[in-house]
Amino acid sequence: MTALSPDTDPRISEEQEHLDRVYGRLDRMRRTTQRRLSSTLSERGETPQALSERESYERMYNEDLAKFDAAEHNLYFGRLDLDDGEIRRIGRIGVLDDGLGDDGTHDHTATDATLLLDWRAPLARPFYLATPAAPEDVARRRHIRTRSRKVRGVSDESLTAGDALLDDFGHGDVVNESALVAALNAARTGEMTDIVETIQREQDLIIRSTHRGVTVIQGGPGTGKTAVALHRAAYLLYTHREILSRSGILIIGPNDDFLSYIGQVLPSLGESGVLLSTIGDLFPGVRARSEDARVTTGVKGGLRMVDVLKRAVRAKQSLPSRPEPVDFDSYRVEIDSELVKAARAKARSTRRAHNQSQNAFLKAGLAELARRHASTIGSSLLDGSQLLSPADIADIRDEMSHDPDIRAALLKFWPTLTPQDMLRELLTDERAIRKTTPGWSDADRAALLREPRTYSTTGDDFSPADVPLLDELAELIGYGTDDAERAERARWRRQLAEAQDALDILTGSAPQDLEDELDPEILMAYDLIDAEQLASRQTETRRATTAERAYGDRTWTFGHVIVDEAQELSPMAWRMVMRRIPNRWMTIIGDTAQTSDEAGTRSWGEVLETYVAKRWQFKELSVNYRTPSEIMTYAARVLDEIGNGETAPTSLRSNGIEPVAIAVGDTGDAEGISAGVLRAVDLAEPQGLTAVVVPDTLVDAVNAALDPDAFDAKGVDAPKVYTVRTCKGLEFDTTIVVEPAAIIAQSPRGLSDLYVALTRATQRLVIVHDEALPAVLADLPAVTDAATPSR
Ligand SMILES: Nc1ncnc2c1ncn2[C@@H]1O[C@H](COP(=O)(O)OP(=O)(O)OP(=O)(O)O)[C@@H](O)[C@H]1O
Repeated sequence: MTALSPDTDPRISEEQEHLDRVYGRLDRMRRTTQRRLSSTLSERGETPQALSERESYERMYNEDLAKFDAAEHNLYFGRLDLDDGEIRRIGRIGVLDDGLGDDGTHDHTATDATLLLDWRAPLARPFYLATPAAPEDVARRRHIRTRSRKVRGVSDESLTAGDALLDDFGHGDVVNESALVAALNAARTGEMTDIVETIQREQDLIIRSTHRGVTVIQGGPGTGKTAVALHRAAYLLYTHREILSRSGILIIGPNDDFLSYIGQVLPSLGESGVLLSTIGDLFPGVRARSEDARVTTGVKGGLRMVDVLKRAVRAKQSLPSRPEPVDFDSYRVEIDSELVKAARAKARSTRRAHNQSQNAFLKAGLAELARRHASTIGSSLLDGSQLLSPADIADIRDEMSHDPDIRAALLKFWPTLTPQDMLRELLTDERAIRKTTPGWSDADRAALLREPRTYSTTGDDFSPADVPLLDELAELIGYGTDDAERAERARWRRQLAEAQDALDILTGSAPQDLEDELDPEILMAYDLIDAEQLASRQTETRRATTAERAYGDRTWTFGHVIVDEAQELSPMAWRMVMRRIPNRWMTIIGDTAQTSDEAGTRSWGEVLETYVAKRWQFKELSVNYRTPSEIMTYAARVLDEIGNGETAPTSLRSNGIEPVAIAVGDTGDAEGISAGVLRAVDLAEPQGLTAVVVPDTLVDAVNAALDPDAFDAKGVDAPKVYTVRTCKGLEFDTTIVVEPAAIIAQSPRGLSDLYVALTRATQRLVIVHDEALPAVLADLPAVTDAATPSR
């Protein structure tokens, strides 16, 4: 690897020349697109077709402009010189040469058709894969650092030296090493950045996997799972643009902080057609913000809830305890149990969802009511025979069907339901809970019961664990879009399910680690469930983007779904997610050693077998890019205690900063802890982005006791306080973990919680404690008042 100063390095001027040409072309593309957009906006045609064409052009031009803007920084970052002399230049987007000079005249020296290869193009791949041991015909890889359209540095790796050449890490398979080191050591800003310049081999293999079923990516903390998932989304959008721009990609993350942390990565890669959501936001019209006790989350997440909700819906299909009189046409008719029972049987036999079978119920009820009424008013006094014709009886039925009192009286026994009202009613009614939970323990029932809460139209009285229940109810009730569209979707889902079955049979005996090279029969079945067909059924009726339309439609089915921190999903949440992705083309990312949720998973097989049998592949990431080895040593001990057989990922770096512990003495209160946190902050220099991770019970107290003025006086931002739940997936320069013993004690999955908390730091870890340290951390160097941290 070589690097000269910018002034003396002739490679810089060579690359600058190329960079100028690429930016020249980018500017021309931008201007052309802007011109086209302006002329589209000024067009007059008002026919529906003209409007819709205009809207789609407008959207396309706007997307292109956003892409050009996103590519502006670090547009060109890599170059490959192949053994045969071919040169490939790699950047954030592909740029073709138009043969024009800056002044718009033809530049005849422009000979290359491709100025820049998109990093996702197959020809760019050796940039990420080539190593001295497996050079892939690459003689030299060049990394180009740019800022504000200027080349600031160039570094080369020769790949011709064979196995003997090891990188500084001694791994031999680290690619783009200098850029990687810079990225890993950079101070964190609170927003994740893309890694296109430094994607590593094991990551690239996952990002570009051609597998069309479920891919599970398991890896310890900091192994780049989230980064890989986001770059996979960008790769899939590039490779399957046609399909996925219409059906969209859904990315599910654990909480809002996490989603805003990762929110800029895809836009910075020029991709906008992705919906980011938490489980709590996945039901249109509901923003679940209430918090459940852990035990409640566990109970609500269990599959037993499916039957509870079925029973709750059936309980709404009730029978009158005594005949209900209704006035009709100056007569009195009666709705009795027998009549309702028969109508109910008819409605249930349709096997449709509750609201959809209401018509069948009404029709059967009215027919019987009309028949009975006819026999009262139309019976011969002589022999009791019916004097009214069938047409007369049909008229009575018709009249009854328009009578609001009769309709209301019948519909009391088959009311129109909404998931929100039903769930609120159920969870606040002790009797209803008891009736729908036969065989349950009193403790589990008590966990379901909640106090009536004031609720708003945004549904923020619901908790994230309620959302899969709402979704389940919506299925049972038949709630979401209009009938015709629903019928079409249901038909399509059935077809997909059949294709799925066929696949399961075909691949039933295949090993779990299914290879991408599937046999032709299986590929045919894949064709059948191709997302393109699915997407074509999702009509574009409105101007909104795919992500916006998908967000507002509960029955939207995506082309690809990515679930991050997937170990946290409960079985009920998986049912909801699977409804959004009938083609089962998914990327599932997680670490079962980091599971905190009571209903979360410890085994991917258990979760997936129900939905895809053995048709899923498992990939592992093994290198920790975040946590230095000094911290990982302690985290690995916690992992051993968890004892799930996982081995800790290998830290790529060590930084010489040992984790330390601050005992706050026996003050025993939150203020003592806060004083300890202040001292911990003092230790960190430079402080950088700092987080304080506390047990759930200490959040308010530590928040209240952290005096912003005290930090102001030190000229640093007050650190943000997190629980384990809210710091999931995030990272900080410094992490201060408070009361590890209490974190372990607060949940049956407390050790996993501690593992998560310890592995958030990129530089420094400080433990603040009043209680005794858990055995695995007992030998942490203690900081006394006078001591400074070892560096
Ligand atoms: N190839 C890479 N080049 C540069 N940075 C990388 C690379 N891979 C991962 N990183 C960085 O390492 C850090 C950890 O990555 P990420 O958050 O994706 O890990 P994770 O496996 O999802 O962790 P966790 O399970 O703890 O949430 C991030 O800052 C990410 O940008």
